Amino acid sequence: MNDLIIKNIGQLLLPKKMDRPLKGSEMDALEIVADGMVVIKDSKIVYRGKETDKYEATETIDAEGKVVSPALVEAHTHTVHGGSREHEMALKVQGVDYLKILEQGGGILSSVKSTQEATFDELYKKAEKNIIRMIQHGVLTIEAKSGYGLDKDTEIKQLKVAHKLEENYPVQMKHTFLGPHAIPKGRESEEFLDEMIELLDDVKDLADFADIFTETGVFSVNESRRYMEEARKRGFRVKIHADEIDPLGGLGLAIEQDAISADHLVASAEEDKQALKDSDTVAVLLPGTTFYLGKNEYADARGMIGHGGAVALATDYNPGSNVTDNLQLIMTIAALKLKMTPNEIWNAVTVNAAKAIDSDRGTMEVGDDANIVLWDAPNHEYVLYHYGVNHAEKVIANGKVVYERPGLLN
Ligand SMILES: N=CN[C@@H](CCC(=O)O)C(=O)O
Ligand SMILES: [Zn+2]
Repeated sequence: MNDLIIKNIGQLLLPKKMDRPLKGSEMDALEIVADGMVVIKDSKIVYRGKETDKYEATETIDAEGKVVSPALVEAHTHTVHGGSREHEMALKVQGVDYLKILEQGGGILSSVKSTQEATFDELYKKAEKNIIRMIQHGVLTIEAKSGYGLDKDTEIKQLKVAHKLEENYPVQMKHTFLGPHAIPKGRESEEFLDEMIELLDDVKDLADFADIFTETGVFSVNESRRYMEEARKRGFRVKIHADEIDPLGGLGLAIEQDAISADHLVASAEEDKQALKDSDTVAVLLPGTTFYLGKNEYADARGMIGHGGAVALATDYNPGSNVTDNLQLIMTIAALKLKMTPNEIWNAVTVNAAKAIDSDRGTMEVGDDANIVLWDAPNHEYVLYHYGVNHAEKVIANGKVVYERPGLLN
């Protein structure tokens, strides 16, 4: 006997499973089954497709004609950190530049101080709230970065918090060491980078990826290349915060170093965007950050997809440049500001986001773990269209309903 049937699905979204990310025009193809059904047994999908009466199960969910998709994949977060930086919002509104705040010891460096001072339990309790909100918004796979430690103990503390969250919540987490996220005051970049390279050996068992912030006033392209080469020698796949504000050439470096993803890419050079096509590096675009920093120039998603590149979307949840756990909101910003189509957007938050963090999630093939969301929406476009609210009605992790949208109290 099967465990669960989801029947009467108005639209069943089936992103294509491949051994590489979807690229270029492939991103606009999304199989949508009308009158669909999903059957689950022992936490795995045993059938998905047109509704049929061939299956029975001990439990049935009537989707009432709504949308069902794979659970979303969140490919870029800084979810474990101490403190908060709401005071920076006023500075930003007055026109104070993001990198200027950092240069003056605020921004990332202020979160570093709060994270160094926080205990493991304090960090855990704070990040736990984010993880719960992400699950409630339909996300069951989450990448989490360190990078608010800049010293051995705090970086390790951050990574361990993310591992503990993964033990206690029904999420798959991917772990990223981002030691070179900023340069502590009074330190010299090359010498600090050496220290972070040494730390790679200490975090080998705690991190899947090694990441770096390549930006004016932070790490140069040459320094980033040295770090990436050292990380790769030690067996890490690399990631990069590239061309977020200034066009330093981070995307080109990512492709050269076979990075699993290059993230931000607001200011990337035309030739680098064109080169994405011949690589499997996923361009992880974070339009919520552009919005939250109050900028008008967004990443050129159309150009990257047009040139045959692979694009994913993520929140970039962090305490400074984008403070939201709601990936659905990012889907709307991607439609309005990146001009991505609904099909591209759904692929960008499922299969392609999974490829950006080496996850096997983001699809609903027979044999896949049953990580599924029932959306309170009549069609897949509606989720982007009605924005700023949570459309997730039921979230199913490994075949079990782990979140159900509550009704009003009587
Ligand atoms: N840009 C660098 N790092 C983060 C922001 C971190 C922060 O402001 O605390 C990002 O991806 O946007
Ligand atoms: Zn980031």
